Amino acid sequence: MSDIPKDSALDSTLAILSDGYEFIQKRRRRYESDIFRIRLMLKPTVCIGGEEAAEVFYKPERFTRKGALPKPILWSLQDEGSVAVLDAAEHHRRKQMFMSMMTPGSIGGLSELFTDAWREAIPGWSGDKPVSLLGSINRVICKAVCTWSGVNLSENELDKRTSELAAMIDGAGTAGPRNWRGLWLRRRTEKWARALIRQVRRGGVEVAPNRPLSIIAFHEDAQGDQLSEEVAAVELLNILRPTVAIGRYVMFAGHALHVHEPDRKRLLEDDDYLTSFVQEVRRYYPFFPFAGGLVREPFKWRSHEFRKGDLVLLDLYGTNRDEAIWKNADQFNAARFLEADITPFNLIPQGGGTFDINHRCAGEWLTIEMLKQAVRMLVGEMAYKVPEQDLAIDLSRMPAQPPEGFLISDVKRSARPVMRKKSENTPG
Ligand code: HEM
Repeated sequence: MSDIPKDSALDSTLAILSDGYEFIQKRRRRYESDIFRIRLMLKPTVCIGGEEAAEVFYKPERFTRKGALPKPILWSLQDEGSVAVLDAAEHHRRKQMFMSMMTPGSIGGLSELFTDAWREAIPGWSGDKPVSLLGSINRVICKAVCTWSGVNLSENELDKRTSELAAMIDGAGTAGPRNWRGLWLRRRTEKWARALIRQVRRGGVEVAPNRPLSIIAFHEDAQGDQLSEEVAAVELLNILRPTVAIGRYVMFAGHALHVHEPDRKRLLEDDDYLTSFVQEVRRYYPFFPFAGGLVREPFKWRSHEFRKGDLVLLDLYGTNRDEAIWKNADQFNAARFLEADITPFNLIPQGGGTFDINHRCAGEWLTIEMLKQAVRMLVGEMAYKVPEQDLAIDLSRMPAQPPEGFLISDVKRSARPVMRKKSENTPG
């Protein structure tokens, strides 16, 4: 038997939809406990949060992601057969494939493509009407990441792929029409990605061997077999889709520049301050509310016996906003990370633990680097106004955003190009 608090609701599924990102955090505060029980779609579920909970959750091989997330979310985000649902040796081998794409040189190459595509796009944002930063930047990132991956797209295809990938991200946190639209478009994108893998394997399309498309198409498992066409397509989308999702952080960076007024000059001149600002954007703004896992090996924590197959949700958002870890956790502080220490378990918007043997996000270094470059562009290479609009971020909408994706107007290119400096957050 366990004596951890139990949520009074018969089933918490509706409460998750209404409390959104704050669901676990609110109850951790209410019960003064980093662990409590709920029923999720009638299934007994344990919610945990905080730094120690993250360490428990990311103990190697303790949890599997397979079967942990409801199907519609899995289909639009994680994908069956993908690295996210593999365990142990199979997972490590596939994860290595992803991490091999994340060298400083490779990330730097993507950042340069991103900058070029952004510069090219600025004149198109300068009409009379305000433009949504989120909507505009998605296309820029999609163009950059496709080129980087070895995928050639016509302008027309670029529009199609951008809207498909953005719809998958937008539909991930809901069970309603946004989710169905994402799933419907996903079928189209998967078909396209499978055809691409097929062409590359047959030699119909030439791709340099160090490009993600080629790395994925020719990756071999421990038995020396290539990935099935379906799984290879899914892994290609596992690069393209989350990179486009960085657009949401770019939108939040724009929001933070406007609302929290960091020292703009210092952002351009002091790389440590820029890194701190970007880390604070990742800590403060909502992205994924929680990570889910099913227990593989029974264990005990805080007097609770976790049995094989139990569903556990780790509070990602609430851990990033945890007062026990972060002073004035609910305030945005651009300089916070000039002082604060980052451990593998306290700043977890993209998961925790280590990259190679845990499920921590493969694209975290890339996200940080692109976000730094985005801030350099917003502050150093663009002049724009922020028109009257609703800037509130509704935490019951998943994924959360200001309603119009952060509108900007009177956009102009400003004179001074801002060069990327080598990041301290990339490996090597
Ligand atoms: C946009 C910002 C991003 C956020 C907020 C984010 C968040 C996450 C989270 C929460 C996980 C799951 C952690 C877990 O299950 O414990 C994850 C996994 C993953 N992410 Fe990201 N991610 C982002 C960007 C990226 C990028 C840019 C890439 C690739 C280019 C990427 C590729 C992956 C992959 C392959 C996994 C599965 C890793 C594994 O299972 O070992 N993500 N991400």
